[in-house]
Amino acid sequence: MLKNIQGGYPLFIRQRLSLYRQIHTPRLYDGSSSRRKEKLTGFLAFKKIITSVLDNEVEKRKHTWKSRLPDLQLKYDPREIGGFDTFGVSPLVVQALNQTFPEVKDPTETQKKILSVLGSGFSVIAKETQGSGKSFSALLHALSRPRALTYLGKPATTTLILVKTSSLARQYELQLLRILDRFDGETAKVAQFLYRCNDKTEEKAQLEKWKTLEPPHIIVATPQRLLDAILESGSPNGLGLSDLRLIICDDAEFLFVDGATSMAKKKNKKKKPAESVMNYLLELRDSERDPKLGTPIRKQSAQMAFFIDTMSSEFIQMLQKRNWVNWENLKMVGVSAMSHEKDGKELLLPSNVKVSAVIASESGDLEDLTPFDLDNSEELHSDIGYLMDLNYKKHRVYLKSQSRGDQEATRFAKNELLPRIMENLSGQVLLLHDESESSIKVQKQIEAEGFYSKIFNLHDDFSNFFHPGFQDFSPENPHVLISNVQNVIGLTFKNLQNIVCLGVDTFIDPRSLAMLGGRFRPASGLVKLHSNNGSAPNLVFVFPKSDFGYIERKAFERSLLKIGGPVLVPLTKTPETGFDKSDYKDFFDDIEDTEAIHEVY
Ligand SMILES: Nc1ncnc2c1ncn2[C@@H]1O[C@H](COP(=O)(O)OP(=O)(O)OP(=O)(O)O)[C@@H](O)[C@H]1O
Repeated sequence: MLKNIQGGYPLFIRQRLSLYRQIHTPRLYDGSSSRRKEKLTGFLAFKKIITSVLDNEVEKRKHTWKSRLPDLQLKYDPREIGGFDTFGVSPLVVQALNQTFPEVKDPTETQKKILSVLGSGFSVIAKETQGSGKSFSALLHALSRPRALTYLGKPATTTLILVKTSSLARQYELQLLRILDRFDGETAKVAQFLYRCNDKTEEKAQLEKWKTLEPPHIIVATPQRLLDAILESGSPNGLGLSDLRLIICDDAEFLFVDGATSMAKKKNKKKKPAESVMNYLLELRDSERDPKLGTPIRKQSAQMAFFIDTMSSEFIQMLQKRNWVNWENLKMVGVSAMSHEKDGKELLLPSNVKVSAVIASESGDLEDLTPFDLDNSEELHSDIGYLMDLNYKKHRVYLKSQSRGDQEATRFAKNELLPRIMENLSGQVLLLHDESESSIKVQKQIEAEGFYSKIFNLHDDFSNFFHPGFQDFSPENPHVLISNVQNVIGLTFKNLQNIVCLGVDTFIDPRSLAMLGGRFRPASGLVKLHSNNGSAPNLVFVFPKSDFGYIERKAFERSLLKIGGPVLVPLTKTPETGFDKSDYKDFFDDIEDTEAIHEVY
């Protein structure tokens, strides 16, 4: 029966699966209907069976893929001491780099490893800490590669860099253009960019450039925008991507794997755009024919680079099922960290980040959230928690659709909450709201309270917005940078010391939470490993009391646990009132402790 898992689920699992689909999250937790409880307990039993089956599969596969990795001889030795050119970056690129990024002198250990593998012609899966210089190594390597040529000897696009958000594509653009500024000639021949812009004419201009000029050496794109452009181009190879020599997938797990668990993924059959891009590129490569003879042209497969932050089993499974990587040619970077990591463990929050959570009541009281017992590792594997992970996002969307989640600007307009939070933080602040809120509304609110602010946009470079110890605020030197949380995940802000997240939906899942914690950088933009120099940065969440029920609290607790269990640091020094810890515990225990569950187990 277990073997049958590949070819389709056995009947009892299919029946359970359909039962699971009938469960509607928001109603799941009201605890009022015994029938719903029955469904829930049935599902939990099913979940235990299916998880053990999947775990077995994953365990088996983990052994096979690791043992399949060959021992490859590298052309460059990552242990060498030396500048970027020691690891295959072209002297011309190093020269331009010295002029444009004088602070970037020597490669980091991560960069040495990535550059050595890519420079030796191998594919790479690199799992390294945030801020270790992965993206920058991608840029430098891509610039240093020789141009790819088509079958007929014409210049072709050599490298595709796929990124998860427009703001990240724009960050690549700003960095590349700065380096290219030192080269003669048209920069568009070297690099072009495809991402969603607020201004449609800018999007059109991006495409126009592509159509009218020869193919760029490097293309940086978000997957959906690239797919749209391919469709718009009107012919299969309209964008000339059939000769790519290198495909770099930055934050590959965001690109290919849902934040949700494998079960939710199975339910949601829709392909992620990045997956469609990869399938398209493979087909394109294999389908090209000699224009005269009509015979297929045999092409070398492109080198692949996946930059990831967790080695989840889903990611490995996904890669194994697809035909994208030549496993004989693949090298792992950061693997040692993986070997002792529990399978599927989320990205960890940097240890020096102080996390605070403040509850804001309608009457204007600010209280510190009651700390969780985060040494309770059993919680991570609790069944009800597992269900929470599956359904939490849906639950929030449902609440928003019922307009029970008021918009945060409206909530925080009351009682001057923000000034009172800000007075606990010294220096500038990155103020984040969720997607349903508008930055303009938040800005109006905080400017009315006397703060100078700027709204994040794709056009400007905000990497140097923050300055250490800065107090003398003015319209030119604003106190606050306002943004939608999705825009800034993945970006580098030098000298960032404070992030304030408004509202429950600014934490989406553990991975985004850990990535937010990874935005704090010193002046170099790189994370200094094992260094606690300077004051600890603050990551502050502000939750309106009326929108922070037991389910939200549980989701936050689980997210914190998954990112390493940071202890909540009090901000207001006023303890939370009206929270009954044992009622909270009973609420979830009640669901889990039903007889039906014990019967099945
Ligand atoms: N070798 C270096 N020396 C000094 N600064 C560097 C070096 N490499 C990169 N930087 C700077 O550090 C910043 C972060 O680098 P990069 O974006 O490559 O890191 P990352 O590991 O990809 O980060 P993230 O995890 O946020 O994606 C960049 O803005 C760059 O200016």
